[in-house]
Amino acid sequence: MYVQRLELVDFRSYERVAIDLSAGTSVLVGPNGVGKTNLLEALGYVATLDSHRVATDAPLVRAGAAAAVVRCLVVHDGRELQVELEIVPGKANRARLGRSPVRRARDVLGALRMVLFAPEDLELVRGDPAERRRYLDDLLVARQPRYAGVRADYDRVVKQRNALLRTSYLARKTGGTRGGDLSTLDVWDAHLARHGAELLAGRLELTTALGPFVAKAYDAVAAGRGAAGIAYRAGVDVSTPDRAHLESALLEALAASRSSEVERGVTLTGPHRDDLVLTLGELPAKGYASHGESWSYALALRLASYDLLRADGIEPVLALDDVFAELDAGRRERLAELVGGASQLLVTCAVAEDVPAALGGARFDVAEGTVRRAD
Ligand SMILES: Nc1ncnc2c1ncn2[C@@H]1O[C@H](COP(=O)(O)OP(=O)(O)OP(=O)(O)O)[C@@H](O)[C@H]1O
Repeated sequence: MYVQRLELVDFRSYERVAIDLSAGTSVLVGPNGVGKTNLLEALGYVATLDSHRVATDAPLVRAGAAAAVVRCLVVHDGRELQVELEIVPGKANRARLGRSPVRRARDVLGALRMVLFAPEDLELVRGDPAERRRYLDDLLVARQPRYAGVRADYDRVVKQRNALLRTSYLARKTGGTRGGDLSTLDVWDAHLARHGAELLAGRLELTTALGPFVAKAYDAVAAGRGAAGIAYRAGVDVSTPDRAHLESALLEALAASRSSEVERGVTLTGPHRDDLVLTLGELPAKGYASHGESWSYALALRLASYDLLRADGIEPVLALDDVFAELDAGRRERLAELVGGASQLLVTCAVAEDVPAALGGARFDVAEGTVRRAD
């Protein structure tokens, strides 16, 4: 799979830009702040309907504009497919696949598969569990787009259950009589357990499949300094990871935590509280790993995603934002060897000499609002 053309209208710093890309390596070169990452972010948005940098859509739209459009032509198995997204902050995105509008934006998921490594990924190792849950869920969706629906259903149930608990909590606090009715909580428990079990089963299966790829990628990136391991930490018993068992484990846990949930007015049980524990040797990576180790770990997590998708038979686009400047010469060469065979590799850098010559490929010069092929 590769992106043949990317067009942006009012996306981030770009009023209007079009870039023709090809399979193999493309290096995007330009000084700091000219808009290199914005290009990768736009592609990442098409692949995940999410930005790797911001939680809301408003910053993605060029200052002063009302909406942004990202259009890309993806070639997969020799077939071309155009994906178009219109991003209107505060509203649902409008999307088209080929010439046809799609009912929901999430119907475009799967049209472009991409793995993006960016400096923000250090948070995968150092940040809150939410970062690692998002990493797992994004990969789950990249492997099987139907999980976008599972995730959305689960999030909706948690939100509505929280609203119910919160209303009752506030009613009790203010001594009111309205809004304290929790009679529908059992129904929400059943929904939470059903959708939660599906999400949990997906994450557990993914963690098992991903583990060897993470260990291998870390070993390659960090050259044998410690072994990386991942483990899923759930709030319920997951020793039998089939859906029926997980659903009853979640129901049991919800029953056990009912009184504290009612008391605190929030849902304390379910996969939205879980974590992916990262270890280096015997120690947790979070809180113990050095900056270099954390950085290598984050890169290994993305390379592992890439390798797992390839093992599934999907050749995703691989994008590395500002990676090579962080590495010494030996590691640059090793990384170039690891990723050089990607069906499409997009690399950004401020200094072209930081990218190993062995990667070859086309060079694009990025300046304020423009992108030009250099050769
Ligand atoms: N919504 C927006 N409207 C207008 N300009 C924006 C918007 N969002 C970001 N920018 C501008 O885009 C630029 C940042 O672009 P980007 O992050 O792609 O830079 P970069 O080339 O990757 O830089 P670096 O090499 O420092 O990582 C900044 O100048 C910022 O002001």
